[in-house]
Amino acid sequence: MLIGSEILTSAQMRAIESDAIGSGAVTGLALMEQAGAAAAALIQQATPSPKDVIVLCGPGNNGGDGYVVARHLHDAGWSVRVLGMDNTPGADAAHMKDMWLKRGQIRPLSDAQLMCEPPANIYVDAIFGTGLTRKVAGDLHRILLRLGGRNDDAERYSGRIYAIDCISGLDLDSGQMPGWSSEHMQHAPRANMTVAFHRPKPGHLLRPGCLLTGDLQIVDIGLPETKGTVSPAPPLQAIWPQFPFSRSQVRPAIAQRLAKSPLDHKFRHGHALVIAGGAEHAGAARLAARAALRIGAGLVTICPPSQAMPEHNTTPDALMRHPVDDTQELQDLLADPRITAICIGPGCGIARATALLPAILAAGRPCLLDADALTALSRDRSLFARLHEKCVMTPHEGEFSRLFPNIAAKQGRGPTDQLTPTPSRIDMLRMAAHQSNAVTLLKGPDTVIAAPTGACYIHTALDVPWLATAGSGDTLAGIATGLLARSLPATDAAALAALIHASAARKFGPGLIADDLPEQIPAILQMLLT
Ligand SMILES: NC(=O)C1=CN([C@@H]2O[C@H](COP(=O)(O)OP(=O)(O)OC[C@H]3O[C@@H](n4cnc5c(N)ncnc54)[C@H](OP(=O)(O)O)[C@@H]3O)[C@@H](O)[C@H]2O)[C@@H](O)CC1
Ligand SMILES: Nc1ncnc2c1ncn2[C@@H]1O[C@H](COP(=O)(O)OP(=O)(O)O)[C@@H](O)[C@H]1O
Ligand SMILES: [K+]
Repeated sequence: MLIGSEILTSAQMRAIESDAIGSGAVTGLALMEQAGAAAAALIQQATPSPKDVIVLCGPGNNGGDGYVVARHLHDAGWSVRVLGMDNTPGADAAHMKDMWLKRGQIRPLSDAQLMCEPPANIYVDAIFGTGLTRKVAGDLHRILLRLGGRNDDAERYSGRIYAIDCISGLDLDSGQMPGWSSEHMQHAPRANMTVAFHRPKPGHLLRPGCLLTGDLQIVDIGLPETKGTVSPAPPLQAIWPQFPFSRSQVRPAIAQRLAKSPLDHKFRHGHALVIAGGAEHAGAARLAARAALRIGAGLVTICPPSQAMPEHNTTPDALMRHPVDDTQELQDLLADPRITAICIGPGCGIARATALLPAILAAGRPCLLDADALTALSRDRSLFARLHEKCVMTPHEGEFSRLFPNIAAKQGRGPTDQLTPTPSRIDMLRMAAHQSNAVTLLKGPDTVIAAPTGACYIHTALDVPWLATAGSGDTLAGIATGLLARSLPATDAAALAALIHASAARKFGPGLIADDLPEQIPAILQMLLT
């Protein structure tokens, strides 16, 4: 399996913490001290003077971290005000609260108090973290809305919020804000930076949580390494390069998959077929074919119907062309065992996809299904039933809803004050991959990829919104096809394709059109391989 940064749910995190404390490896107090000290150090690094801060401390251990942050910033010479709660916190948080009380006072954590406070340069949100048990209501909700600028004083808080573990009220398992209406979401607080501990959580990476998280900093607080040991849950990983702390671990695994041996010839790097359709959408299939060549497939053949062949007499010259008019011609081509991957969908046409899919799925070879092929699959459930684990489907949200109407219908259902009101994108993708028996990649700024085994990847790319351009998905399909042709396992091919696709957009920058994406691949390969 491809290596990324392990993502842990809140329950897994709590289990690791209590195991570590139970075994005597570490104390809860030491963990809290490390967490708060690391957060204070990062806040100091990130902020210019004047060094004037209000720390908002909740009733649990997140609040305990807040008292540690307050103490460290005070000892570093900052002007620190603390708003806290009367509740009796746990022993560790109570100890940290007492340590703070030796340095300064605590005013009530209330909306009225926050409103009365003279403005600060920085606000630290240490109200709730992984211990959220229900929607945030009443006065605490009003505080969060104020931080989000609902009271026409947005400039007081904007760009000044630093969150401990997460923006309070965020469900770190789903990325949702339970109980927040869409009107309220417009005033959800947004962190400039979130300092989280040990591992990222799903909610940091999934919408809307990722939009509220800001710069995500993951810090080590002295918990033992757990990679691969949090079973029986199937692995959940974030795809590099979002977490610089793991670059050195992850790069060799990627390089190993992308490198070519000096002893290999082109057929060792696979032969990809890209099924094209009518002349009017010829560009989509050509974009996919070009990307498959650039990512290193040994040979790529584009297969339009014969009357559209003239449309494909253009660059790249490296592309081979072979007409396919019917199932028999496709089966004749597929008799060549050196064809190692097939891409169908981009610019193919729904009728043509419906006609050719039975032969493609029956071949049992790695195949990439996108666009019109997904529409064909959603209309013909007997085709859907023939999907297999070497298939990769790359739907956007509309295509996903058509392919998996039963799963999509679960969205938006359920009582809104439950902690996780609807299935998360991770839950949805795991269900989809299980139901289809195919690797499924749901496109978007928070792309989620799941395998029928339950293994799951998240690739968040909030910094490349210019990827939302016509043909961008065709290029993603081509990159994944090229990687399948090069015999990467389907899950790795999908995950690496998402990474390379977004990296290519990042490299080019604004103004990108889909044609530019394949041209960035050499530089991305250079970066990943050296
Ligand atoms: N895990 C680790 O390794 C480490 C974790 N650390 C830190 O601990 C944090 C987790 O701490 P935590 O478990 O005490 O939870 P936290 O987020 O403070 O909230 C719990 C409190 O809030 C209350 N409450 C909940 N929801 C509510 C609501 N909607 N409205 C009102 N109240 C609500 C709940 O009350 P109850 O549900 O019991 O009534 C309870 O009192 C974690 O995010 C990190 O910052 C670090 O110190 C180092 C190592
Ligand atoms: N706001 C965004 N930020 C980052 N990536 C995005 C964003 N919107 C779309 N994308 C990515 O751009 C691609 C668009 O694919 P798709 O919708 O199939 O477009 P097309 O059909 O025009 O090729 C996907 O890879 C998706 O993940
Ligand atoms: K918080």
